[in-house]
Amino acid sequence: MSLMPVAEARARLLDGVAPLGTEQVPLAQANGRVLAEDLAATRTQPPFPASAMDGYAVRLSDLETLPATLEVVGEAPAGHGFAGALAPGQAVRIFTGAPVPEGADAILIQEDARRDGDTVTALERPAPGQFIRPAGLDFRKDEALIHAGARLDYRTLALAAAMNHARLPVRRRPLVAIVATGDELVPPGAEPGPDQIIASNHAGVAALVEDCGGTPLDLGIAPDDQTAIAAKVREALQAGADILVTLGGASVGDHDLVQEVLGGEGMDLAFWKIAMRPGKPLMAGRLGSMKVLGLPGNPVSSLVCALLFLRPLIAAMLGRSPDLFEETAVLGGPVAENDRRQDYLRATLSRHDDGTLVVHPFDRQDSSMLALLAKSGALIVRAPFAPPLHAGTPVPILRL
Ligand SMILES: Nc1nc2c(c(=O)[nH]1)N[C@H]1C(S)=C(S)[C@@H](COP(=O)(O)OP(=O)(O)OC[C@H]3O[C@@H](n4cnc5c(N)ncnc54)[C@H](O)[C@@H]3O)O[C@H]1N2
Ligand code: MOO
Repeated sequence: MSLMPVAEARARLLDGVAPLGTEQVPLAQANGRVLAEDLAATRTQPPFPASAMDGYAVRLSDLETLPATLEVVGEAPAGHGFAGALAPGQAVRIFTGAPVPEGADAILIQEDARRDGDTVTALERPAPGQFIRPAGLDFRKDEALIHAGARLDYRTLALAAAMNHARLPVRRRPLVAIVATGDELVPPGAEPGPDQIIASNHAGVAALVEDCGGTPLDLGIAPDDQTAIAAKVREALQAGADILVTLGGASVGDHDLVQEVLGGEGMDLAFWKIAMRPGKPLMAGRLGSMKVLGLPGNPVSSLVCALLFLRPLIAAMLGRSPDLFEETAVLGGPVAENDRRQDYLRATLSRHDDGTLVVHPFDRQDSSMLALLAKSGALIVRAPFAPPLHAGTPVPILRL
């Protein structure tokens, strides 16, 4: 049976996905949100030529010969400019952030001055414009400084505040309903029966959804029963989920019912089974306006598929680039020839003494081994039918 290439599956999943709507949030709630529109400055910063140092605003023509003594005619602390212009022979005591009075063309820092009552003596001559921040040094009114699609963080939020935006237009967070399926599963903290295990995929996928800027909606565990699974699907629809993620039951076994149930609920299947390891039984489709992603049950398959498919899907809904950021590292050990599935090998990531990134694949790659995933720093990407490679060869990686 032919399997769909990973890139084609991703393109099908993302086909027709448009960014979600916009909402306005206060600055204090905007951390991690995605900007929906380019943001322009409402003002110029600094709005006036400002002193960058504590000292004296001076006219350089008064400082041709040193030492030069000037009359101190006033004070300009930050927030209170000196009213008036500086005449020849005059100086204004000035502090960092204060408007530089007209007529002044440099700031004499106080370390280079000797104050004596109403006069100050300059011991050094500053360069023209020294320690004066021109108006608009940081940015000018109407300049677009943060662009649509930016994930807001401490830097851009500080900038938005300086631009005098108290509320920001951000994309609505995609709501991602998550349903696990399987009689063998009990939630973390519960007492599993003798043939049961703990459902782990939920916790991982929900965390990834949050990291990507989505809101996870935990719909719990459905037993391997069509009616129970269908009820969860309807719950997701009723909640207005943008994405439904199912965990497990995606393969070919008698108890792998997810696709059948979703088909019965009216899902258009985009694909099922792809040339990827881990993650072969990945399934995707659309149920009304809700995207459906059926992740395989094996824990590592679930999380690697979430990384490679769910993350780009959420990114597209947020108006961000869905592209994965591949880097290059050199192999720390050999890898075998690959078969027809694109392989994502769990590996540790370190650096040689000379700074070269080194990626060291684990020998065993079973898709049930979560502990190895947690230990990994990267996934090595192996194209279908890639030849065997020896240590020292550069390979594409995805950082975890
Ligand atoms: N005859 C075949 N058997 C299998 C094939 C195949 O092509 N032919 N594919 C294998 C591959 S590859 C994968 S991956 C798995 C995926 O199957 P399912 O998506 O149907 O997953 P389940 O059978 O439900 O579970 C697989 C495995 O993972 C455990 N699991 C399930 N859900 C969770 C969860 N939420 N948290 C933790 N662990 C979970 C489950 O207990 C099983 O051990 O199918 C292969 N079989
Ligand atoms: O695709 Mo499965 O994820 O190989 O174990």
